[in-house]
Amino acid sequence: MDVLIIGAGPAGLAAAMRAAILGARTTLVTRAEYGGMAANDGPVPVRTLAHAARLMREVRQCHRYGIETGTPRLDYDHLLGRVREVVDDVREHSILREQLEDLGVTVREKAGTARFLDEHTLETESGQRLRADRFIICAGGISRPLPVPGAELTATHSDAWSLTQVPPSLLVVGGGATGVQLASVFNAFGSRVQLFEAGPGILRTEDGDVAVAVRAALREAGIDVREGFGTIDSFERTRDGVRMNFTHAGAQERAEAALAVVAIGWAADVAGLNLAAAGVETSARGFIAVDDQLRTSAHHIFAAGDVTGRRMLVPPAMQDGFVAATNAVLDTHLTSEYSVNPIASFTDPEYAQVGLTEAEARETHDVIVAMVRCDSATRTIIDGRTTGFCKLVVDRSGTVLGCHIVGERAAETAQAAAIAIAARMRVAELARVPFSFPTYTGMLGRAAAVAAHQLNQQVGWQENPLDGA
Ligand SMILES: Cc1cc2nc3c(=O)[nH]c(=O)nc-3n(C[C@H](O)[C@H](O)[C@H](O)COP(=O)(O)OP(=O)(O)OC[C@H]3O[C@@H](n4cnc5c(N)ncnc54)[C@H](O)[C@@H]3O)c2cc1C
Ligand SMILES: NC(=O)c1ccc[n+]([C@@H]2O[C@H](COP(=O)([O-])OP(=O)(O)OC[C@H]3O[C@@H](n4cnc5c(N)ncnc54)[C@H](O)[C@@H]3O)[C@@H](O)[C@H]2O)c1
Repeated sequence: MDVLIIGAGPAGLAAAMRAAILGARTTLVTRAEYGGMAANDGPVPVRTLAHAARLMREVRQCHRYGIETGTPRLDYDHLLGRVREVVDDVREHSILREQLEDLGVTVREKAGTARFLDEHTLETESGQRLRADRFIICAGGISRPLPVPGAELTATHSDAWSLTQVPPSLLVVGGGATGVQLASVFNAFGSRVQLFEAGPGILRTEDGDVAVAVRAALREAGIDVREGFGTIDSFERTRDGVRMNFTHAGAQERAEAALAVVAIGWAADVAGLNLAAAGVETSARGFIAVDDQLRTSAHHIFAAGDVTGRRMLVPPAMQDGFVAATNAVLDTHLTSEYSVNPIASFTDPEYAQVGLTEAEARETHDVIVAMVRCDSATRTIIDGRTTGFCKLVVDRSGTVLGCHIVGERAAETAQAAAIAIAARMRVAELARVPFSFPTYTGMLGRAAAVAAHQLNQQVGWQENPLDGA
């Protein structure tokens, strides 16, 4: 059987690997560089910028520990060189290239945009015609454009790679994961940042306490966070950059900056695919419509990852790729469900989540909540990182439902909570896990002990821990 996969991001790589392991003759075709948006334009390069921002934070607090360094100065051009180095290294070493080639997958990169000619034929922009029995569309997404006059004067996160210097001022539109990360990173680099969120609050998919704490930290760091700011009317060019005209409570207002970046969400990258020729339908939101087995409206064509608009993250994209390839090659009926889905974001402070938010949990469960604050834990005090908390949401029966963290190393601590939730551990069992002292993850053990105590459950010596964190 010939299987053709469109898009070499996480979904496409996982699908190609699975199809080849199952014995299909597998071709992976992608527009530009191998690795997709994830490796070339999303988490990997953005995380590299975030690491630079973290290093600047570290340098700024050196004096508290008796180390004199002076004010850190960023050479943005040099940083972009480091970003390119990291991206190349990741592409070459950490995203399955060698394994795919060993399995005999044909990788056609830099092929330009591929489009369907009919149900079984694809043509690439570079002029190759490829036929297959089964297709898996893993084309990912693009930044959703703002439908207002002057939108062409705005940038997206991708434009960060072509800036020659840090903009002195930045206007970020959209307070989701992308917008908040850009605001935090460029603020650390010295830009004067205004963050505009149209909804009532930033980070609407996070636990309420997380959104409140991150908002407070961003403001404390000097970012002007405007929530429920109204509606954007237009953008226009100014002598030094761009002006955003908007209406708020019936009044005209405006904001100016050297650069405006739009991060108002993600749309499917399907415009060039000529889906109609293959009989593939899209949903009202413009994503490829799939059933829970990732089959599209065309029986022999599957879709996986961001292009389906389900969970737009790397691990679910890879899971989707695996499921779609299995069903495509073996005609099985595996479903792709994301039961435990840890998510983290690399702002200052970091935030992370796994499982249900408190509000979600209260809709269906009788819950208790335990919170340990970073200013009351030993490791965070040692490191001078006392902003934030670790919060556990627990069903009264003792089942851990969710964990929400703000603060240093939040992403790693959430990972330990994810293991507990995936293993269906009771909160008292989690509290009995020995955590080394003093660690960031120890805060999770302590929150578990607090929760177990509220539920009158015995946890042994950890019950009244000196600290454990
Ligand atoms: C700024 C940012 C930061 C993020 N940070 C994180 C994070 O920290 N953790 C996390 O889990 N997720 C993160 N995400 C989300 C994550 O990057 C995506 O969920 C993931 O990349 C989706 O993988 P994918 O394989 O579906 O698509 P992509 O990675 O988008 O890959 C799709 C590929 O298909 C190619 N393609 C599209 N159309 C065609 C065509 N017609 N012909 C040929 N090729 C085509 C594209 O060029 C692209 O290379 C972030 C996203 C952004 C924007
Ligand atoms: N884990 C990570 O670190 C990470 C980072 C970036 C993106 N991602 C993933 O990528 C996807 C896209 O993220 P995103 O942040 O681009 O989108 P998003 O949909 O998560 O957030 C967009 C935000 O923009 C706001 N908005 C919409 N229209 C607006 C307007 N006209 N003016 C001002 N604000 C407006 C929305 O209310 C929302 O808060 C998400 O699903 C996310 O999971 C993850």
